[in-house]
Amino acid sequence: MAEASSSDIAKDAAARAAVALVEPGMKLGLGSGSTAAVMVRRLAERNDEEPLGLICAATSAATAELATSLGLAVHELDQIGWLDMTIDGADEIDPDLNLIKGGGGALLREKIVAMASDRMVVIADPTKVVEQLGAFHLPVEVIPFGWEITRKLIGEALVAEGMEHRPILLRKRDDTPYRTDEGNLILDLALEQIEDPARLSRVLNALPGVVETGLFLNICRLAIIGREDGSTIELTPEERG
Ligand SMILES: O=C(CO)[C@H](O)[C@H](O)COP(=O)(O)O
Repeated sequence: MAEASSSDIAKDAAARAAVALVEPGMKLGLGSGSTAAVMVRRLAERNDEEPLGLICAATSAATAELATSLGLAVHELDQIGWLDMTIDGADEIDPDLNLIKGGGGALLREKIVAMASDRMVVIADPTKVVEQLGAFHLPVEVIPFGWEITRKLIGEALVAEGMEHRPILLRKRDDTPYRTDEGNLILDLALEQIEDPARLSRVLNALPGVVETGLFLNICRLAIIGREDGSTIELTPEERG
């Protein structure tokens, strides 16, 4: 069997620590991406040992399939209503626990599920922790109708904001446009740095073809960062002082 990489160890440590926060009977949001998938596996293991009576909502079709295959009860979000906690990964985490998400293309459902939760807990390896958001390309979900016009409008809005950017790329998978679970497209914005995430979020969300951005601002209250030695550290926005 292949040896676990340091990144695998870190993801697993964060996932285990988050699963330890889960209480019996919880209504739980399950994130998407490789770190969230590790968490779903660890959660299912715990549930096998000690049935927890969880009711889960998934942030993507892939997560729903994984969780269901492992014996977790997955329901539509609207059937559940409000969630106690959502555990998800992230692409970047800044000191205020503002996030860039959507590297896996599930940002819209991820944001809806996170905002329908009392608490969003993010799990990640140390490479995701940054001083300022923006090195990771910012995913923006847009509707397919007129997407090239939407891309042009986004470019113009960025210029009007004085933001340098490289060409805005339509996300592709196997050479064809990537479609989200909602059938939308994703534009990836290479911005290098985002000085004012709240302003950028407002500007982008004001454009008609934009469905949602990967900026998750003031949503996450706890980030669990796994380390290569299997330990974890917990970050909260308050620590910033
Ligand atoms: O936002 C996401 C998917 O839309 C993921 O949570 C994010 O991309 C992190 O993924 P990974 O854990 O594989 O690095």
